[in-house]
Amino acid sequence: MKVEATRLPGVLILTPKRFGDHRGFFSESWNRRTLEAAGVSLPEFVQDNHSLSRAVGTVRGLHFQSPPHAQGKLVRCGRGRIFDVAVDARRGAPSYGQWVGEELSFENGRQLWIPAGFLHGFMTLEPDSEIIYKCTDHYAPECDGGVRWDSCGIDWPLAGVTPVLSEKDEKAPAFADFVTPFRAEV
Ligand SMILES: Cc1cn([C@H]2C[C@H](O)[C@@H](COP(=O)(O)OP(=O)(O)O[C@H]3O[C@@H](C)C(=O)[C@@H](O)[C@H]3O)O2)c(=O)[nH]c1=O
Repeated sequence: MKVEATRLPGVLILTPKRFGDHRGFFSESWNRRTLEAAGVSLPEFVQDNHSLSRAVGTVRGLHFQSPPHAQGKLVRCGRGRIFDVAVDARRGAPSYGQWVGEELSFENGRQLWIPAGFLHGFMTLEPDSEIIYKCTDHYAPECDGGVRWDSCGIDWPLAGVTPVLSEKDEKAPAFADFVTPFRAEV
């Protein structure tokens, strides 16, 4: 298991080992013990999600759940390729409003760990891209929130492509108008 830091505190890139042979590969996509041996302890996961986006340039996000149902998410790409993004939404944090974006693909097997307190979203870079992610809290629609994908200064790939968005994401407030429910721990 390779563990890499990003420029946002607590946001990590995890790359599980793949054992390749003439059939393909085998990989433990999640193993708490292996990760702890690498020095990383993540909260307990209670829900796994799986989504498929048909068109290239589909954008889902930027999403969060408010406390008491804030979610940390461990995201990977089961098919295709995505640009996965975390935005620090913890008011008072030195990196408040800053973002990181990483390419996750079936090929590279990388995973992005996004702790609670960060917005999450992604853009698909190949047709029929699937993401699979583990969450540290259950879905709580009453705590569901979003911020406009294009309001955080994110350097999205595929400039010029009109993104495919849900109606909810079209109507999300801009980051500048968003009152975050998250605070930096002091
Ligand atoms: C997120 C979620 C949605 N749903 C339902 C609600 C709705 O009818 C349908 C589609 O929901 P959405 O449009 O919110 O799906 P989507 O836009 O894919 O939302 C997801 O986006 C990514 C970026 C995230 O980080 C996730 O946490 C989640 O917010 O699925 C659940 O039943 N459970 C869930 O956990």
